[in-house]
Amino acid sequence: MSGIRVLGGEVERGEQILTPDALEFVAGLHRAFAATRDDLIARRAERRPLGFLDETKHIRDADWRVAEAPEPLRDRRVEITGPTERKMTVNALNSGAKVWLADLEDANTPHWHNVVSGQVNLYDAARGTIDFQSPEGKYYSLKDGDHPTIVVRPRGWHLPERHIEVDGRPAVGALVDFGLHFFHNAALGRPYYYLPKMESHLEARLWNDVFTAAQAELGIPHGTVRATVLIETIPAAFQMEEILYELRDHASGLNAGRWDYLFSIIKYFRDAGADFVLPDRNSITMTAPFMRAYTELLVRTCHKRGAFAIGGMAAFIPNRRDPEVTEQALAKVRDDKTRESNDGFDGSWVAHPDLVPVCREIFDAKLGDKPNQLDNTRPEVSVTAEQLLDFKSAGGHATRAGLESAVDVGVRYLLSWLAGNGAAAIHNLMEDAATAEISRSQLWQWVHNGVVLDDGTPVTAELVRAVLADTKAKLDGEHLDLAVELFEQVALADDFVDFLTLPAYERI
Ligand SMILES: CC(=O)SCCNC(=O)CCNC(=O)[C@H](O)C(C)(C)COP(=O)(O)OP(=O)(O)OC[C@H]1O[C@@H](n2cnc3c(N)ncnc32)[C@H](O)[C@@H]1OP(=O)(O)O
Ligand SMILES: O=CC(=O)O
Ligand SMILES: [Mg+2]
Repeated sequence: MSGIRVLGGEVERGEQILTPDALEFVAGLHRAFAATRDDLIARRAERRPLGFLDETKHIRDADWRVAEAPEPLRDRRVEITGPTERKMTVNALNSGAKVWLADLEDANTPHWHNVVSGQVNLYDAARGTIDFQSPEGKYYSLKDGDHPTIVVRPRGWHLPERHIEVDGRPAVGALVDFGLHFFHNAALGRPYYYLPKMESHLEARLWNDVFTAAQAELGIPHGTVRATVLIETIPAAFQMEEILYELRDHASGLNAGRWDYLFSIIKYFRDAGADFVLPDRNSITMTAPFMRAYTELLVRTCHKRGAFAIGGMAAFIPNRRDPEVTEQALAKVRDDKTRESNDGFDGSWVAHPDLVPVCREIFDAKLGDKPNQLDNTRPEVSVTAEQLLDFKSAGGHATRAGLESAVDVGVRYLLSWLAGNGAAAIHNLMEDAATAEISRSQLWQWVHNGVVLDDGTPVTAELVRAVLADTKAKLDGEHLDLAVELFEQVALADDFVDFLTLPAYERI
């Protein structure tokens, strides 16, 4: 394998995934597409003025539709998300959901072990052979009957995979995740993906080129791949149609990735002054007018083009040991999914198996005998750039409790992430890379825009450091010093860190 080096340690059954042919395939994708990926990442830093693009108006005005959905993706009323850890893989496949988003992204720490064992688990899951024996003696295997369609979410374009080197540089993480999965499983007929964190239709074109090349290389018919794109950055909100258009032979739909969307807004406008400052994270709901504008535009765009509109994640999770918490979570999720189903979404995400029934019940009631509501085209919806950018419509305040919570949740999440768990239940909420990004970027924005808390206290770096010290004193954990150091860097460093996972990845 000339030019390819595998630098990670041994992982059980890794040799079944990291075969010479599979690595050559990944290296081929990397050699063909890494330079374009680098250019597109560099363009992100330009932060061009936002608006619907003049140069693509002809695409928005033209009459076209995405490819028709294949049978396994026609009914997506309830999608469970979660990392590709072995026990959770079996549990997700037994959850009764229609789709399992197998997450190599927001919910995953890309430890080498997780990267490789995740592929082992996906290999077994695709073949229906996965089982798991827990150390406590419980045996997990697939129940008889239908299982969710597996849709894999590779890492975003920004992350490298330093354990695989191609021609002397780390491979593109997204191409490692996609390439290994596609190589081993595409011939089984369901190479389906979720594409995260894109900022432009040109990034979607790159994915489309990757799919086209990968299919040609393995002799898989063009258009077998299907991709659902997360609209979870503010620039992408202005290019929903163009993104679907670029991927039209391979597009399945769009998803409203609300948590990264909020992070992206903060990141994009981090130094733009008071009009762009967002209040406490927990005070921003999906009914805030600017969030509503985003989901309305997403449903309208999808259904105009024959693509599925998939709702986002309500962060409330049940607790089997606490009925009160569970009751509250179910009520919150019920409200969230009811709004989405009434707005025309075809299905939505849940974070936990105990939330599958409520999501299914709500979409069952809305869909009746139909597998989706693509026919609900919402022609009355018209969303302007001003509405998407009206962040003042969030209402709410920056508060002391919000600041303390941002620090507490951010450090606790980093502790979990460093230990290899990219999703965690913290204070009865699901936290993952996207929600943690909000916590730390929000503090950066408050410090750099002279925000004053509702009790009159100015937000300064010193205040955040003091709260961080108090938080550290209350916590423990193997990686506490590192978690605190990283949090301080990503919340306060003068040069805004693009993604917290970039410096964190350097340290694992
Ligand atoms: C912003 C975004 O990108 S959202 C999408 C990314 N985020 C995610 O995917 C998060 C998915 N959810 C999770 O990871 C988990 O539910 C957590 C971390 C939030 C909570 O996990 P836990 O504290 O282990 O939950 P809990 O103890 O209630 O789990 C009960 C059982 O359900 C299983 N379970 C919980 N969540 C999931 C899931 N998402 N998928 C499969 N199984 C799950 C557990 O494995 C456990 O199984 P067991 O009884 O056989 O041991
Ligand atoms: O990936 C989903 C999100 O909300 O972020
Ligand atoms: Mg996300």
